Amino acid sequence: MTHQAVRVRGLRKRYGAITALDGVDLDIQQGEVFGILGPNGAGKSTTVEILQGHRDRDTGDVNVLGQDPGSAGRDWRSRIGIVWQDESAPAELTVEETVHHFARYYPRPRDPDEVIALVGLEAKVRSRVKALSGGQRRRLDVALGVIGDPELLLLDEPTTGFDPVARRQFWELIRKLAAEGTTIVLTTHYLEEAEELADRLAVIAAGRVAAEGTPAELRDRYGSLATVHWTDPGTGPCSEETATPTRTVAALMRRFDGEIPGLRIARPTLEDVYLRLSGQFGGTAADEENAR
Ligand SMILES: Nc1ncnc2c1ncn2[C@@H]1O[C@H](COP(=O)(O)OP(=O)(O)OP(=O)(O)O)[C@@H](O)[C@H]1O
Repeated sequence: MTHQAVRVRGLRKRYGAITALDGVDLDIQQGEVFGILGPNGAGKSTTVEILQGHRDRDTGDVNVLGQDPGSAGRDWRSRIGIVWQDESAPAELTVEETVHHFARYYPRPRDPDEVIALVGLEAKVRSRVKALSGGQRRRLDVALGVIGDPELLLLDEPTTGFDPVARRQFWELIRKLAAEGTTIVLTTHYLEEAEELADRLAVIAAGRVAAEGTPAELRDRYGSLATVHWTDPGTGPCSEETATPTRTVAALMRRFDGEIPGLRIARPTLEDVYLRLSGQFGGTAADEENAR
């Protein structure tokens, strides 16, 4: 039986004149990897900070692991892992000292040496935090996020600044944690990352959930048609947008009587969906209000 890890209804938050969240609803099941996508200023960080209990909301119901983050106590906090957008580790300590030190804050921490291995920092155990590269520091941030053996891990743009190899290694780490049953909520600007990792995702735009579902559902619901490309020996490159690409290819086969020159079928990507939704809904809720 699955239980709900996060339930949000009608969440609203203003910063002075700026409406950051304008009625967000979210349902995240235990054990799920849930991605939050959206353009700059859409309200992703504000949402995550409210789920973490680090930001007050104006109105709305928020339930995270059975409690309201606004009033939950230490026990609840020890069940949540947070990977901050800004580095949180003290610069003068070594990697080993830092992870061991943070483990003491939790009632039932994971083994610090195992966690160092999990994030791939074994070779750096004796390096001072200040001597780590950006990507290595981020791994340390993840280590500190999981050292308390959290049921729910909240990550705000975890791979910003990673090189492509580090990003793939980080994805492996997230998959490992997910396989262990950790519920994971992450915000990201990388559509490929959302597609790779997320069981379900929400696109937030202008302080509202513009769309929600599995990556495949979103592609089906909001994606454009498939495009069949081929090269006509007389006229050159041709393309046709169609909901029935197989039929188009069958017609081309009859026409060319054999191999179709330059045949390529492009399916809608999550990027198409994202661009369509964020174009449709704009950036912040305040932008929307100004535009009205
Ligand atoms: N502390 C703050 N004070 C005033 N306005 C804020 C504050 N934090 C966020 N905002 C505003 O609220 C809106 C939502 O910001 P938020 O950081 O939640 O967006 P985001 O989706 O995480 O953006 P990004 O992708 O750029 O990180 C923005 O218009 C932002 O300028």
